[in-house]
Amino acid sequence: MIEFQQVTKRYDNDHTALRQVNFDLARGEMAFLTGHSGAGKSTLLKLIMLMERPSAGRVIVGGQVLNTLPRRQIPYLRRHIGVVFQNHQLLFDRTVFDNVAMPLQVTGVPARDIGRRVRAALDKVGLLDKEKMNPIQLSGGEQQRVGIARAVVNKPPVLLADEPTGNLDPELSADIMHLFEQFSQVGVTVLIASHDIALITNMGRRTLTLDQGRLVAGGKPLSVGVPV
Ligand SMILES: Nc1ncnc2c1ncn2[C@@H]1O[C@H](COP(=O)(O)OP(=O)(O)OP(=O)(O)O)[C@@H](O)[C@H]1O
Repeated sequence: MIEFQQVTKRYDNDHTALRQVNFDLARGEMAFLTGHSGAGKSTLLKLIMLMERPSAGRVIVGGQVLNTLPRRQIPYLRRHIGVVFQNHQLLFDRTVFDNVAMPLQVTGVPARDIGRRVRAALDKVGLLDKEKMNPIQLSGGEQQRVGIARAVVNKPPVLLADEPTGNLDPELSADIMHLFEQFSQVGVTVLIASHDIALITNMGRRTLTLDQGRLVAGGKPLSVGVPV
């Protein structure tokens, strides 16, 4: 579902943020992306969202080679990729319902479908009873759940998260991870950038590790077979 073939990203200031990165994430796979600060994690996510283009190599999402995707098709691609941020970027002058409805409104989903779809997303994250509240009235963990509901309301096949548990305590972080697991179980490909080594270790998932822009571990899927 997400494939990097020999991907290098050099920024305009000549800084090389990614070097010949190769990996392939299957449909429904859930993986972590880790590495020191400045290792290139956010750059890798930006290439998947087409916020940046590779300097060399190919990025393929859902069978589509992104390198040559015309600019006018970028909004269409982004509809297929849900993104969760550390600071969740919610609007505090709107209700929970309105925050989750936003991606549907901008893509022109008919008003009669919006209510049903927003409530389905809020139900998945356990916040059905909070739709009329303002995000400011919610705890940090609940706010992050609103961010996740907003990311999945379009039913994207790919879900990216950049430090989604950065501000949460270990218990809430584990809850958020279980939510991501549930999405992967229904076929969503989930890639989570995180510094939280304890959390990543606990989850026991495939982990892509970047070091100075090089993928030094996790490029190959975890072997699930019996060791020989
Ligand atoms: N737009 C840009 N122009 C020039 N250099 C950039 C740009 N964006 C990122 N970089 C550089 O590329 C390198 C990788 O940055 P990136 O944000 O991908 O790292 P990261 O692993 O996500 O770091 P962190 O964990 O601190 O968020 C860093 O040295 C950064 O300074």
